[in-house]
Amino acid sequence: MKKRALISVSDKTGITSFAKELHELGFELISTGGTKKAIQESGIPVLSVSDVTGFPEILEGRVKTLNPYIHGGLLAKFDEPGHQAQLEEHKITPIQLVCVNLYPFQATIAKEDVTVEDAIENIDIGGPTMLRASAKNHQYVTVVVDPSDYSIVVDELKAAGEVKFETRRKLAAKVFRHTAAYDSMISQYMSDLSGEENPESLTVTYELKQSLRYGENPHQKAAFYRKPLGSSFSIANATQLHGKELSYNNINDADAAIQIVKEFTEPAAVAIKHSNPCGVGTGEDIFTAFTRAFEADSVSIFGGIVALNREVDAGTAKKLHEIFLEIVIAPSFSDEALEVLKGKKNIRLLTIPFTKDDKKEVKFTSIEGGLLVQDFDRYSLDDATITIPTDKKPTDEEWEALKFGWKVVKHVKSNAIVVNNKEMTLGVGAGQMNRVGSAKIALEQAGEKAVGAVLASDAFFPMDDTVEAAAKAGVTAIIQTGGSIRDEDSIKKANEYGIAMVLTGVRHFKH
Ligand SMILES: NC(=O)c1ncn([C@@H]2O[C@H](COP(=O)(O)O)[C@@H](O)[C@H]2O)c1NC=O
Repeated sequence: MKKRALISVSDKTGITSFAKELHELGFELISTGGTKKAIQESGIPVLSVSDVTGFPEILEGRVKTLNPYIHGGLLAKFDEPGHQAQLEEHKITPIQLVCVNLYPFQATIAKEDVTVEDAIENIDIGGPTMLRASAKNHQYVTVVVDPSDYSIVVDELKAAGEVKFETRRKLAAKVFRHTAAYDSMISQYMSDLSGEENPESLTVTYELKQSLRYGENPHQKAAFYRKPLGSSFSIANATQLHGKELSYNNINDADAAIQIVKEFTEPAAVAIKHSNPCGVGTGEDIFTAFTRAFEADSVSIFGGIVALNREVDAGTAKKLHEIFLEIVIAPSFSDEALEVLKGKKNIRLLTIPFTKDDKKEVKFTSIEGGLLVQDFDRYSLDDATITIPTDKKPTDEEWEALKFGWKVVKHVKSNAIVVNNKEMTLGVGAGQMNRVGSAKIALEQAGEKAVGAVLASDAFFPMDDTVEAAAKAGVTAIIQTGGSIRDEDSIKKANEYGIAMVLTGVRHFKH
């Protein structure tokens, strides 16, 4: 008896040549409306699903293949006498091969002017039902959801007259990944519509962007997945112009650099080492901004990652070229700049679109046995309720510096202290177990330059010791959250030294 193949695809890429091969391999083809038309137009004989079911497509295509003549043919165990008898009794013909891809739900909701009605209409029902049925029955049925697999199926059919069991199982697993991801997109869309905050189960879908050679260390396996329809202003959307493949640590550090450079509208440059900023600079042009980021810590920047928020010009490229950097990220590079930087074989040059992107995304942190989920920390000083409890108030210049410091300290691992002026960091204390420890590191790094500089702390001072250390180093203004039961001690100390202290009321822990 002739074998049957059912073809019903939205994405018709490669479908007519696949259908032709199947026809030549002796399959009888059955198909839904649009697919049948496409196949028929290329001169290949094909039955319509309604010929098989004896029932027309109804409800504007909402019901086409949802029928026992189809699903009986997909779900029967072909070598089970009981199943065989039932197929014969009900005159159901078995289907050995299924090729289905789904209504483009993701592409539909990606459209700016998409309506809910449009989105709902693009939820495929019959397609996933056929895919899941045939994937469940892969012992007997070959199921193809991805056009890039058509050739594997054809090759195996040509070679051995059948598709190997291992291949059928792989294709079935792919189908279940595909339908799970598809449903996950729908569930996210629907949860957003209904404003679900913490759904009882979390279904997310990410697509493979890159297999990585290893993770944080060579003995850890790793891969980089990208959120479909995620933020475009991100490392996940970078274009690599030059250099070796990105590593796990590169991607993580590049993300940290991008998050900081996003804080600035004026020309800014950020240098990252081990996901903390070692230098941040701003200026009237990108050359000046980078020069300051470099001078902020001209030692640690070596082997670092630099993100700049303006096109890299030839002058900046020459300066970047002088040091060993792993990655440079920018909105663009001038031709001359590219020529200069491409002189280094290994430096990775990336561009990303520096356009504001308000897509709501959540941050996942995996722990053994679980997952922590939170919003990204997008809180800015503009949202904060500021108080200035000290006798001295910040001067305009100090204010500028305090705002700069607050933008940076938010992205430094806690306990975080940044010492800076209005255009560059001078010292960064990151990830210490006590706050004064971070302050000492930052102040020591700033050295003489701490005189007249400001200090930012990502959270409140539990004691007045940080104020004291800052004052002794020459700091003239401080920004911190406030909220300690001992705030009064810190305020008193600031007053004693004539320091202005701004309280934001909001902290920026980063763990
Ligand atoms: N409702 C059904 O019975 C049904 N059966 C198949 N489909 C989908 O219809 C699409 C193909 O339609 P056409 O061949 O008419 O272009 C495929 O994406 C397939 O997944 C259906 N549509 C949606 O649910």
